[in-house]
Amino acid sequence: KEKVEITKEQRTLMKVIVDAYSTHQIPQDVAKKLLQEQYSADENFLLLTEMATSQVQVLVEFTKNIPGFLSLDREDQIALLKGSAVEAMFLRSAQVFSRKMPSGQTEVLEERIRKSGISEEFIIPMFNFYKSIVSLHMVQEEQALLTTITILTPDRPYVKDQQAVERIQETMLELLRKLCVLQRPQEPQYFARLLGRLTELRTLSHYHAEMLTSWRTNDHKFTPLLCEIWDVQ
Ligand SMILES: O=C(NC1CCCCC1)[C@H](C1CCCCC1)n1c(-c2ccc(-c3nnn[nH]3)cc2)nc2ccccc21
Repeated sequence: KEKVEITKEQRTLMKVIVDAYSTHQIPQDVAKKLLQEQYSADENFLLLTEMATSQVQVLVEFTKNIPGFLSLDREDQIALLKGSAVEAMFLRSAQVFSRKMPSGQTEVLEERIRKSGISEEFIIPMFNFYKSIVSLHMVQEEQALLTTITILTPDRPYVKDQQAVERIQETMLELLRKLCVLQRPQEPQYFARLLGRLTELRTLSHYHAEMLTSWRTNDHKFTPLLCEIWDVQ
């Protein structure tokens, strides 16, 4: 039986990542807004672009706290942010959806999202992903590390020094692996299941451009930051 233990430096690394992850949260809570009232498709699209814009800003701040990220080539830092922004948004959305809420509220939230203006064909894969995240019952450490591992994906477009990214990602993968073994000794496959979600996440993100253009809204307006990061308009 493998004796797994977290080293002192891994504990420090964990604390830095989790502190940064919980500090850099979206200022206002979109779930609360959605539960308060029903919005039109146009209002929902505007809400989405506002939330996504502030989430990108939060993502940039978060990556600055990932040990080693700022020592990467500057252009590679941009390539990693650009390459992971959509995945990070869906991952954060899934985490918002999987939050414990008073009974019946998750169903209301689900209904509001289904009716928000997203075109039908994307609702299914999106909720399949959200439900697969809900079923993992991830703790905060796992959520923070999974987002970090997503950002540090070496084979994003235009990344020059992939080895440098791989080295940092491997540190995070090893830490997550140990956490999973310690957290779920009775579920040896749990770490593999977590990483499997990243594959689902990448597939969902392939639909993203189509999802955006097929929103039932008259005016697909984006902020300059989203035009940059989402390759739209
Ligand atoms: O605001 C949101 N997500 C933010 C969460 C925090 C990080 C930044 C994004 C949207 C809501 C916008 C208003 C209408 C309802 C959905 N959202 C989504 C969602 C829906 C469609 C697309 C999309 N992308 N391209 N086309 N549609 C993206 C995300 N899933 C959610 C699950 C739980 C809570 C909110 C959720």
